[in-house]
Amino acid sequence: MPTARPPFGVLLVNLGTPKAPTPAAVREYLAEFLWDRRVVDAPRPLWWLILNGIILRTRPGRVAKAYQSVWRDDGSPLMHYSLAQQAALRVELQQRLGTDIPVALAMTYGEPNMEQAGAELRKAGVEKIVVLPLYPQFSGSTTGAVHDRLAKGLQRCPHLPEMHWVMKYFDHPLYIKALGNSVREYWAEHGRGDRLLMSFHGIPERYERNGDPYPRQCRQTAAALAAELGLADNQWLCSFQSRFGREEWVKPYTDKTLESWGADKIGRVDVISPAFASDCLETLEELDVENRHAYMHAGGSDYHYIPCLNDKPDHIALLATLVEEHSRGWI
Ligand SMILES: C=CC1=C(C)c2cc3[nH]c(cc4nc(cc5[nH]c(cc1n2)c(C)c5CCC(=O)O)C(CCC(=O)O)=C4C)c(C)c3C=C
Ligand SMILES: [Fe+2]
Ligand SMILES: [Fe+2]
Repeated sequence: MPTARPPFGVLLVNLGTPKAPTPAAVREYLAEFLWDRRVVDAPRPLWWLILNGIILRTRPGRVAKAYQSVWRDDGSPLMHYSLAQQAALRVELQQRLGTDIPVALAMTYGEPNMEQAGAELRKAGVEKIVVLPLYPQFSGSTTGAVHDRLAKGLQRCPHLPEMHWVMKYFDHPLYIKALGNSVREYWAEHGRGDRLLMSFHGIPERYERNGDPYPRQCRQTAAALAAELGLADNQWLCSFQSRFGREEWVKPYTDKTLESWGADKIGRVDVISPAFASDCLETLEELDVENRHAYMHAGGSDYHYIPCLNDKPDHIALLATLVEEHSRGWI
């Protein structure tokens, strides 16, 4: 008897991460990531020279050390949490829908890549896909890049699957609630800071001027979370981290904000990073180590980093609801 086809499948997508915390693996990762025009849009011949002549010679050594400081026994934190999300989402969907829904994981850069994830879904008999990039706020440099990479992976496919995209969920009530619960749980266990800094990964200001909605959506997420927590205007701020290169990025900058709050002796600061679905280098090293140091060095007294939603049950419930909302009529 032929086995029944699943009604649809899910393609979870995250950024990608090096295979190992070594300069060679980081170089391979950065070479692919930073060559994507969605990420760095500089003219190609000039960017080729800068990337290969300077960045890929100098950055991998330094960044590999940062990865080593957060690397887990089972690999990169980003991969660890992405795999945990994939497994938990499958269980949650099985419980909600009463049928097995294949959930594949792909990375925009590195592996598992789109072709591997696509083959896995095809083998499971999937003909309709909910594409769920793990980026709450839409940016051309992240969700846009997922779109391009998936289209490239499908170029040789003679029969395209039907696809429904979750383009953004920056203001989804369950996302804001999950963030609020995470902060409240943290406060219940560790006490509460004097200010909450909501630090999002940045993009160049120019990208926003050219129409990238990401910074506006970050500001909306931050305002919604502040409202969910009942914070007054002077108790929170939305800032942007992870500057790269010489041009101006969206402001205010996380590191400069923390330096000035440290110098002002505002007391205890709590930091959360709602642009990331999973803890990764940018949170565990840049926020929890580098920026903590910047704050304390400037005169701050107490610094707390609140982890990402990772595989918390209400995060998985949000992802399952997003899948349900984007698969109506398929089941
Ligand atoms: C060079 C330009 C970059 C843009 C634009 C950018 C946007 C962007 N990135 C994320 C999420 C992540 N970025 C991560 C690492 C990372 N990002 C850049 C550069 C840009 N990102 C670099 C060079 C790196 C690698 C580390 C380094 O060399 O400093 C990560 C972490 C990956 C990991 O392995 O843990 C994430 C996640 C978002 C959400 C975003 C714009 C909205
Ligand atoms: Fe990035
Ligand atoms: Fe960084």
